[in-house]
Amino acid sequence: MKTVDSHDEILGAQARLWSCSFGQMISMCVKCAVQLGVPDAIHKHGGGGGAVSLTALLSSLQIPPSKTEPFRCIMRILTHHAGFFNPEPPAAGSDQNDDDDEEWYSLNASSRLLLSPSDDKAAVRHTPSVLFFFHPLMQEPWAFLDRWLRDDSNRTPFEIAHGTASFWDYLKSRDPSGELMSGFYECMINDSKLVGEVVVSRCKDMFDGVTSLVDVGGGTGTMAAAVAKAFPGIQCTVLDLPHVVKDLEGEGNLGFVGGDMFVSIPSADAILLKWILHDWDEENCIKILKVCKEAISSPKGKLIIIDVVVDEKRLGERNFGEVQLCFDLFMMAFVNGKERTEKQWKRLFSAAGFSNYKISPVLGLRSVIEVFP
Ligand SMILES: C[S@@+](CC[C@H](N)C(=O)[O-])C[C@H]1O[C@@H](n2cnc3c(N)ncnc32)[C@H](O)[C@@H]1O
Ligand SMILES: COc1cc(-c2oc3cc(O)cc(O)c3c(=O)c2O)cc(OC)c1OC
Repeated sequence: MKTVDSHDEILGAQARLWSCSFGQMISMCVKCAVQLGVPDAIHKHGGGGGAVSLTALLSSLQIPPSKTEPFRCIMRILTHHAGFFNPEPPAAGSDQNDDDDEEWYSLNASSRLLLSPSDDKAAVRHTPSVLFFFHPLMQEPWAFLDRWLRDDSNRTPFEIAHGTASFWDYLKSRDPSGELMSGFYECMINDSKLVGEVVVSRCKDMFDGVTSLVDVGGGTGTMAAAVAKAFPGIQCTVLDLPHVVKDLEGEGNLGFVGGDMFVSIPSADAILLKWILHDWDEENCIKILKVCKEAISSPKGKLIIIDVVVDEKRLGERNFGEVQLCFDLFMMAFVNGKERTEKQWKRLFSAAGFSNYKISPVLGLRSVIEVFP
């Protein structure tokens, strides 16, 4: 067995170690760009092709001359390493582009997600998710991974860090300002805007013959509202914990009900579970799935799950594989949940008495899973 590595192998290993150690620095640069409003400034001042020079950006953000170099450094990391901005200058021949030393930045799909919430209610923004993710209450649990692994109980790092019963209990009764609760539901709303649009356009057939749908754990109703709008013939109900839906009012074919999905779910042709089962361990998932099965009113009814299906073969892939692995740990660390492979999903469905399922990988790193009684 080889015990000595070559100098090149050690130098490569050292670079990998540094790259991992610097991961947090890169995410802090993303947070800083959001806090400074860099994407908004590029959006506002971008000339031809949407490009803004470093000089114009410094002036628009009122960064003092003494901080030109640190700001340039952060912009370079975000552009060349993290891929948040495109480095292209304006088109050749443009009178904006006569300084060869100038650096230029334009928005791309990733940085457009980081624009401030807009008047256009349909616009998808991840700005609140970034700020929520970096909230100290969400960051502190990561310092407890070693304590968590040595602790022979089912307490999560979130519970160890904050000495509370669960993430859901914290949102309900340990968050007096409501800051964590509103940050969390803003994340869910923004995600559901995108997922709602994709599902109603790519999965139309899935709603054929469906006259009623309950979105279980549907939060503040963004996903159900997308279904209700696209399919006026479907009566949509959002079931969530009473404190989540207490001030929400339905309209037309959309309604809200407070309740507990472990106890009872209103009957419907289709039951939707978006980003629910990855919050729970096997025992709790089987409980939820059994209550869902009871609630499906017609033999032709179905359960629609929107969640990750981990593909073991793609785990090494940048973005999808890597993000699936990180979400797996994230769910374990915050809510005692996990992301599942197809084999693990299949086991859950059969333990809860479902007969068949169909996976459609139409949502990036997540899938739509139809499950039949
Ligand atoms: C990760 S969020 C998903 C929200 C929404 N489905 C979405 O994807 O935007 C999980 C949701 O489950 C709800 N929830 C947690 N425990 C519940 C329970 N026992 N009964 C009903 N809803 C519950 C939470 O309040 C929260 O809205
Ligand atoms: C890391 O970036 C994001 C995180 C979340 C997110 O999603 C969750 C989903 C759950 O089922 C339970 C949870 O506790 C959470 C979170 O705490 C949480 O932060 C959501 C995002 O956008 C919708 C994120 O941005 C990409």
